[in-house]
Amino acid sequence: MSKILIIEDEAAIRRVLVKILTEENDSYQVIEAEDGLSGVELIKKEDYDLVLCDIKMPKMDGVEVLEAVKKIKPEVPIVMISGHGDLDTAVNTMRLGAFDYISKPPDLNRLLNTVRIALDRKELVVENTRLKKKVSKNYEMIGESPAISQIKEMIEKVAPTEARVLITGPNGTGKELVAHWLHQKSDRSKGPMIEVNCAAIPAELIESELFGHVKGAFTSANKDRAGKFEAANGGTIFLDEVGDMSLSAQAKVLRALQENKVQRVGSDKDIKVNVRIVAATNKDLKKEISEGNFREDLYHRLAVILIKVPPLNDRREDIPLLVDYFTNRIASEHGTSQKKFSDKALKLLQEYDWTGNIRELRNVVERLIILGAAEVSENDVKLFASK
Ligand SMILES: Nc1ncnc2c1ncn2[C@@H]1O[C@H](COP(=O)(O)OP(=O)(O)OP(=O)(O)O)[C@@H](O)[C@H]1O
Repeated sequence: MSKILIIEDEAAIRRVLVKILTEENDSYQVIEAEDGLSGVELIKKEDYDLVLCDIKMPKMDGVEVLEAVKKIKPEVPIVMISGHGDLDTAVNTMRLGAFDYISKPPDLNRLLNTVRIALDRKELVVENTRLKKKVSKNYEMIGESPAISQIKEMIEKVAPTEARVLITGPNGTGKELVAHWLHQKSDRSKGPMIEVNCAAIPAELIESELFGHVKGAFTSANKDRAGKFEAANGGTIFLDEVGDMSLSAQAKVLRALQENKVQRVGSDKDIKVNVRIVAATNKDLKKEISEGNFREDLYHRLAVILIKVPPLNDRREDIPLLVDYFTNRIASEHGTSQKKFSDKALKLLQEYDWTGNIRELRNVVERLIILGAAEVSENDVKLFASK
């Protein structure tokens, strides 16, 4: 069902519009307002999928309605209806954010087409906002400890630059989260963020994964395939567990960094790429360099900015906030009501040895929610939180 509001002072035009729209599609629910003021009042109270709005009206004209709606519900598309003599105004309303305009008397095809396109676009905008909310909800960075605050500040400063960033820290401390925000807060956020877990890909496949291959480059290469660098063009590539990459892949990554070019495996044709690299590792890369497992020149290229994510043990003050956050999320995932943790239970969790891992804290919270009492007690923590 699409709710369409017509704001028009001329009853005859309203009648025509209602007739055209309702006859066109059963799922159009058409509501009428006879002046701008009552139209805006309706929009404040109800959600509409589309507004058709006359320009010349007493009390509040169409341009004023448009400006008001852009402030209160910017996602609602507005199609202006222009009469003789206000065509220029109609064209100008597009600059103020009107979706389109139609002229009086309304041309049937043009009207229906515009309505259809505007409704489709509205659906897309809403879906997009919903997805974005969902994604950023998954990526919330909880914590007010000096360590996390410093990381957040660093992200704000570094993200909008093109600088390469190396994120280090133990497993499950939030390195991927940092990488996500570096991308989101950069000018590249409209482009793709492509993640490659270098530890999860067998050494003999990593080059083809990163740079692609041409047909026949190796036995199973039965067609040309683009690699992750090409896929990340215009965006960010996140090389997770970069310390686990083979030396030969490292050499190729270095070249991609130096020359902004890649070659698919089996081809000598250069492909230009415009990619920002963010890398992460839980390894001590300096040690890997001294042992000959990691190229020093690559290290210096990757670690223009270094962000160290500290283990949870070094920011215990964030634990109650994290427990609260996970409790909320788990309750909504399970569709159950939210449990509380007693102060003593929280204190005990704060004293645990977390070896750095936030993922583990989440699992423990989930276990306690399932197994613990209505208010999770210190005793529940003693019984169920042990690893
Ligand atoms: N500050 C935080 N606030 C909320 N959730 C967090 C925070 N840090 C990490 N998490 C969550 O903990 C989990 C592990 O984080 P993430 O995957 O970013 O860690 P990682 O260091 O990249 O891990 P790995 O080294 O294993 O790849 C994720 O579900 C993430 O959303």
